[in-house]
Amino acid sequence: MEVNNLVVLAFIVVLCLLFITKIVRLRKHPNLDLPPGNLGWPIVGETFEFMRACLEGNMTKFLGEKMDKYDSRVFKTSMFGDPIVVFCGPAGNKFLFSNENKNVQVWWPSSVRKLLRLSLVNKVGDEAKMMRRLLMSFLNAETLRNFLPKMDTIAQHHIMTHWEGKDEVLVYPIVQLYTFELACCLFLSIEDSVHITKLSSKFEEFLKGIIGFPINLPGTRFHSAMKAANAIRKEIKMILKKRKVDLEEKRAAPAQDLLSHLIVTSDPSGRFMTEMEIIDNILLLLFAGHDTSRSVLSLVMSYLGKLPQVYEHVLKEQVEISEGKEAGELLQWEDVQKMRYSWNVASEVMRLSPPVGGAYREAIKDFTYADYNIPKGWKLHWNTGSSHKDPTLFQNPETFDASRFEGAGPTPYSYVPFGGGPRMCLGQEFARLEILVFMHNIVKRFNWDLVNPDEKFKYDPMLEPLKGLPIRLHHSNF
Ligand code: HEM
Repeated sequence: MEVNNLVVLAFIVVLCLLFITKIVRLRKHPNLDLPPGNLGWPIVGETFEFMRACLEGNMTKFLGEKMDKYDSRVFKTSMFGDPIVVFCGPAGNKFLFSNENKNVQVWWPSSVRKLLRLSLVNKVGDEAKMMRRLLMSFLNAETLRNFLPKMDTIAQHHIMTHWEGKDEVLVYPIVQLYTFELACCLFLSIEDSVHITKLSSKFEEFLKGIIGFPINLPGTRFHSAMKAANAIRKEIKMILKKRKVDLEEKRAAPAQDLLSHLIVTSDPSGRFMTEMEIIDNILLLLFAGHDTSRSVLSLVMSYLGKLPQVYEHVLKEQVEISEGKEAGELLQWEDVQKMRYSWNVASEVMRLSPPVGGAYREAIKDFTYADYNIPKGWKLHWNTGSSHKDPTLFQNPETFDASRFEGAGPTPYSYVPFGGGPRMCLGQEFARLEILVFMHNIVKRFNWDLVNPDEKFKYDPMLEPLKGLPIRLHHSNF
């Protein structure tokens, strides 16, 4: 047997032992009334069933079948080597979101934690609060509004370069160039397209290994992701070193981008992030900040291609905004506030097809939920799939209806594409702006039809079109 195979075997044996110890420890408490469910096979548990649902892009079906089978809105399963309790519906979301630092804390699978080492995803309690506050002081609406004209310039340049003059385009890889360029520019002031393309291909490798078994052996997705993450870190470190000098010599401005902002800003106790914390947080934001949005933009293009009346309504709103401006004038904050219908459309897209399936917490003490005992140390999962299409929360849940978001909108905790509570997505405003700026620019120039109208989307780890979403472009009459 080759050395590599022996190492894999040893690794699997160790994982098996760890899992069995965990289960034995749990079964030592026969009096515990655990939620119903099945822990499945050692290590793999129900991972494959879960992964199949991801590939079908249908988490609602997976969750619905389990809820029906156990007649419960909370059930246990096991994935990637850990027993997990799945909380469903608004009550489950509310419980997990409002119990952060009381009964639960944020938790990510080991692959995510290992790849994003010193970043926010590995911080809990007060440390997380401080770090979130620092990152939020750049990602809030007041700061981001200054970057709107820049976002508009990038969107226009992107469309001129990659869409104009084409009869057919593959949406998914192309919108990634836009969201990644935007993130590179606003976070690191990287504008050179060759540099961006090189970084972007490393990110693709990073992304493919972020959710899965963290086996760091040559040939595994995780190994390639670790290598890619280290290469990206090296790159950010070089930029950071140079930036520090430029800031000292006043060749760079403290407010020019996220990097400068993090170098010059301390938390209220006067503590600055270390260089490694800055690097890992920028890695996190580059990842979180472009991949989710490219998924949403691809979905928006898909829904608008299928729903001409919705497209016409979005176009009308965007044309009215342009008509109120001088020729060539870039988008300003006030313009984006007028894009209400377009944002309702994007919101309805995220209700029907949430780009992120959900996230995780860990029980930090024993507690009860819905009369079941949840033991300390167990992993907990909230999800978008169990509430977004619940007919008791959304009438005719399969029907596209942007008006659901008018007025007060959905009931609390039923619509959760960005999560909730103290660990809610930090980039919601950034995402809103980049999505609306793109919608503004694309509908004014083109309408389109889908080459494969029935093309499916799968979770890998974000929702992505199976064939990249080819579309045929037609110049819009505007
Ligand atoms: C439409 C696009 C996006 C969606 C659907 C989305 C969704 C999510 C979700 C579901 C979570 C987990 C929240 C929880 O566990 O309660 C999350 C966390 C996070 N997101 Fe987003 N996100 C998007 C865009 C962005 C952008 C643009 C950025 C950064 C610029 C970003 C940065 C983050 C960060 C840093 C976290 C971790 C927060 C923490 O652990 O405290 N996201 N996002």
